[in-house]
Amino acid sequence: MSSLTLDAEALYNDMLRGMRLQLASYEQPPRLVGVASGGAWLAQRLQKDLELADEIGILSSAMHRDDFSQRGLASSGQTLLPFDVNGAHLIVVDDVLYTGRTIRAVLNELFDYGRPASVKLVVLVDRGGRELPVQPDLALARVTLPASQTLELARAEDGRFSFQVQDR
Ligand SMILES: O=P(O)(O)OC[C@H]1O[C@H](OP(=O)(O)OP(=O)(O)O)[C@H](O)[C@@H]1O
Ligand SMILES: O=c1cc[nH]c(=O)[nH]1
Repeated sequence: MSSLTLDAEALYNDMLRGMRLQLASYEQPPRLVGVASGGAWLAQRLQKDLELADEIGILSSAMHRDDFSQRGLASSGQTLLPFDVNGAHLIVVDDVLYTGRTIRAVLNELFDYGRPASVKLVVLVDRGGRELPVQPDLALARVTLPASQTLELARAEDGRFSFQVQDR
């Protein structure tokens, strides 16, 4: 395992600035929806730091993954949408975007609950390698890694975090 020369907290501060700009473009404040589990953790922190009154939602990819047979339900968390998604403006938040398959799965999950007015995607790191036509509206960093490695968000108890590169 090694640490990447990505200053995660500096990226997060850039994310806060980017989110403030995104939020200013809406007439009504959009709802944040985090992808379990890293994206949900991030969305929770954004909600607090941006002082957004509304509770966040959480989307699990579990029920719609195309690799469900290998992964099962174990690490994909649970969907929790404490508001009506019909007609809502949503910002889906995730930590890392890679193949795009998780985002495809959580969009399917989301649309099981209703028909939002709009959905944007904000990620901390885009590591390229897309296998589906999924692109973020906001990504704070782009990194290139060999397919043999994963980029993991490591969360500390004090709420701070870092990125670690691991061999698969
Ligand atoms: O674009 P993809 O290739 O689908 O990969 C990106 C997803 O992988 C990670 O989630 P993971 O399912 O590993 O769960 P975690 O957030 O609990 O680490 C990450 O948080 C993204 O959601
Ligand atoms: O590198 C990767 C790829 C998928 N998901 C991650 O969290 N990291």
